[in-house]
Amino acid sequence: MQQQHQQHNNNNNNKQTLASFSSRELREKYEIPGVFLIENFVTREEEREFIEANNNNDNNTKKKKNEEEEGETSSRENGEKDYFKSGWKSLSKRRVRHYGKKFDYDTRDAANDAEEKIPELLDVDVRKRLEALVSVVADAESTTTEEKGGEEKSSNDFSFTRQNANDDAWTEDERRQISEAIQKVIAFDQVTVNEYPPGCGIAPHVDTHSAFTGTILSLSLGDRCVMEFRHPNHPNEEGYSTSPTESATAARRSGNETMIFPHRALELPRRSLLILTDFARFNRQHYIPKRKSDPMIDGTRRTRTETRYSFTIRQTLHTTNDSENNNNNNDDEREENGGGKQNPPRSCDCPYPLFCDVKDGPFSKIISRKKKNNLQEQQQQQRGFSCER
Ligand SMILES: O=C(O)CCC(=O)C(=O)O
Ligand SMILES: [Fe+2]
Repeated sequence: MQQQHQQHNNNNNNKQTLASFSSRELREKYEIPGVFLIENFVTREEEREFIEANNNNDNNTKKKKNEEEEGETSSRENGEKDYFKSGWKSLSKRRVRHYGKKFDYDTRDAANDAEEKIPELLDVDVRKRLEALVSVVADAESTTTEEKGGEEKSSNDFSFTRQNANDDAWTEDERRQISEAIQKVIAFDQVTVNEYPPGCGIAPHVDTHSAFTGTILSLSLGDRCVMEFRHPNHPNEEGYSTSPTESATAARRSGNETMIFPHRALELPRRSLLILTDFARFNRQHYIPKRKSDPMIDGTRRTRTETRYSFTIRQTLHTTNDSENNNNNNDDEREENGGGKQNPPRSCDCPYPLFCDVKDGPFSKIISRKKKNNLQEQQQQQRGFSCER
């Protein structure tokens, strides 16, 4: 297995060693601007290896943290205890761990405080696959199927061609969007791993505009899930749990849906890569409802049985203590003064003010942090976004 990986990493022609990427019938069913889903982004073996690489890191981190930070756990809030022992942080019923840059849940920002290095396997493989995706998209753009022969033909494993007559291949415009989106995150320096036991979810949020570039990636491993997207003013009457079927129906009914949709759901298969860019990244909240089972597009329900791991892959824009404090791990200071490190001026050139913390949008951080935390807690309790077993 190790050897296979070595080969994989040494192989200059990424395409030869990659799983196939294919598209889904996304356009008709979901039509979420700025959402792209790449199925089979990693192989089954890589899925297992990524999960292992992440979990195996526990031992190293535990040792390092114990050596470096002995005695510090007592001053941290309860939920963070195991984080400082093992690299994981408990948030309600879900666990998270951050690589590259630490993620601060108070400010929803990435700090320069280096947390743990991104595991090499993940770092190398994901970058290779992203590069391959870009080249597949470029190939599809510049070469017709007829032109591809012999050796080149093998790259068709990764083409975005659908099997049936109703052509679902990415359009030229979509390929361009995918390519541009990947360029915005190809130099990623922050990875957050979320571990969701069955029944757990994540509350509605927009990844902070000023903290990360215009593309957020999420790799789903271990289990699939249904992710929902919404405008906060348009919850559905069931309390934010529109099924994919309902979303699709609502989308079809609405005449003006292409750019403004209130609420949609999207199934994320395991081993798929979700690309959130532009409208979907900046202008709609995404979340995973806590529930025991998910409504499927065919009207059935699927019980959640497995633990899902998501790897959120992001490229930071700038970080809280940008220059000289690279090794400053003292986030007790942050907690004491309410998240109070002075942030450098922020910038965001998105055209979507709604959630933009730089443009002081109505759903950005205009509420004081404390109030916002209380509000979020209340909302989570009301809607039960933590876990259901
Ligand atoms: O679990 C996921 O796919 C999404 C995670 C997420 O939204 C985040 O880490 O910001
Ligand atoms: Fe997110």
